[in-house]
Amino acid sequence: MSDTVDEAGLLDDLSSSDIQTSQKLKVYPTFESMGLKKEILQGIYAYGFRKPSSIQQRSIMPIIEGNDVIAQAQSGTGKTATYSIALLQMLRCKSKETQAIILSPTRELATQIQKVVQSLGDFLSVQCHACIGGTNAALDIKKLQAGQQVVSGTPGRVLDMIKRTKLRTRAVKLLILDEADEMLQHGFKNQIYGVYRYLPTEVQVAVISATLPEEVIEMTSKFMADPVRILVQRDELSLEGIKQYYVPVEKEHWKFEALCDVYDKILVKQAIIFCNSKKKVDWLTKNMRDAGFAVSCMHSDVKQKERSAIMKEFRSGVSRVLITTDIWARGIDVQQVSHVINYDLPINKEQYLHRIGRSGRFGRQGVAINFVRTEDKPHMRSIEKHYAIRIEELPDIEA
Ligand SMILES: Nc1ncnc2c1ncn2[C@@H]1O[C@H](COP(=O)(O)OP(=O)(O)OP(=O)(O)O)[C@@H](O)[C@H]1O
Repeated sequence: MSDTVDEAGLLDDLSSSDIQTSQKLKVYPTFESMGLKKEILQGIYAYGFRKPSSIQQRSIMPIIEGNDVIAQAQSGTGKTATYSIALLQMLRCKSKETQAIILSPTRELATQIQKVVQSLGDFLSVQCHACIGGTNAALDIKKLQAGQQVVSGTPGRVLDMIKRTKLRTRAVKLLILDEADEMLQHGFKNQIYGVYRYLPTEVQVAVISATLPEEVIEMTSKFMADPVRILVQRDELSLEGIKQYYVPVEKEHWKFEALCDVYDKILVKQAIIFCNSKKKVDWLTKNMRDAGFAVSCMHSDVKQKERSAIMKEFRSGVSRVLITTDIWARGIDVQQVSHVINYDLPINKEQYLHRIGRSGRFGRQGVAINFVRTEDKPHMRSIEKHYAIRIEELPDIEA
């Protein structure tokens, strides 16, 4: 269920002038004006949405109309519901065959997407399955055999299920690549091409992300024909609601003390602390706990059962500070996250935007604090330049 804090403000912020489209696209001001099935409208309102966000106003209909689509919008502005609503409208509900596949880079994100599709499609009684690694494959097979109209999964497991003919693809008409740049640039490329090869030739593809570097857009020509493009200028990608600061720490070993100093302030709501390696996450977690601070931790070496439990605790607010890697950088939506701390500055510029975008969801306020060693300063400046932003030195800690 979404609350609507600052919703109007956000929608005003993202005016059409910030968005570049490949052709004159119609803007649909309301969900009703899209001519959606009444069960979908019921699902949308029951979920707490009242008005479509800017990306929803522009991208839902081109997908429904059968176009390949490249859709970019700032983090936390409702891209998941954009393609979920479109695919629900496209479903033939009488058929139990899989008609849409959504691929995303992490198990947690695939599960989150599955829940959004399931909730928005509640009044259609849609069956959507999360097909993710680290879970019992036999159970996956059983679920798939029961008939899943939509599958949201990580590329490896989905490809595996397709190869074993447990996930049948003949009725798939829509393939969604969420966080497409992450998947096409980092490790999943072959699996994605693998999945694509098993789909009907006329399959429609939608590529979604807050960041879509030119080289990724070029790659999409392999599986998209003349797509509708909805793109955002680089200097419009950073959200105004997220205040960005840095703490000069000179050397690595100063960071820990700096973190202890800000801990009380970040506890006000919820915080994510990003490190650049699993080893650092473990080290920092241990040291924070030894110093008497309550923190959770998560990375890809943590067993799946524990990962799920940690997510559950964090989503419910039982745990409030999570130390993690870039596994958490993309797509995860926990509206109460108010602070993001980059204990290590991310190496990749796109990742910076995704990390800080874990706060400031759908128009909420957020604070990003970067711990910056002297040697990191030039990198921070290049991030500022790239996105035309200013990262100020943290004056006094904001709550
Ligand atoms: N029309 C709407 N009205 C109110 N809330 C909405 C609307 N659309 C989406 N939201 C809420 O906004 C939040 C962010 O949405 P979502 O996770 O889809 O963002 P995103 O654009 O995919 O972000 P990211 O780039 O981080 O993946 C969610 O909590 C979602 O429920």
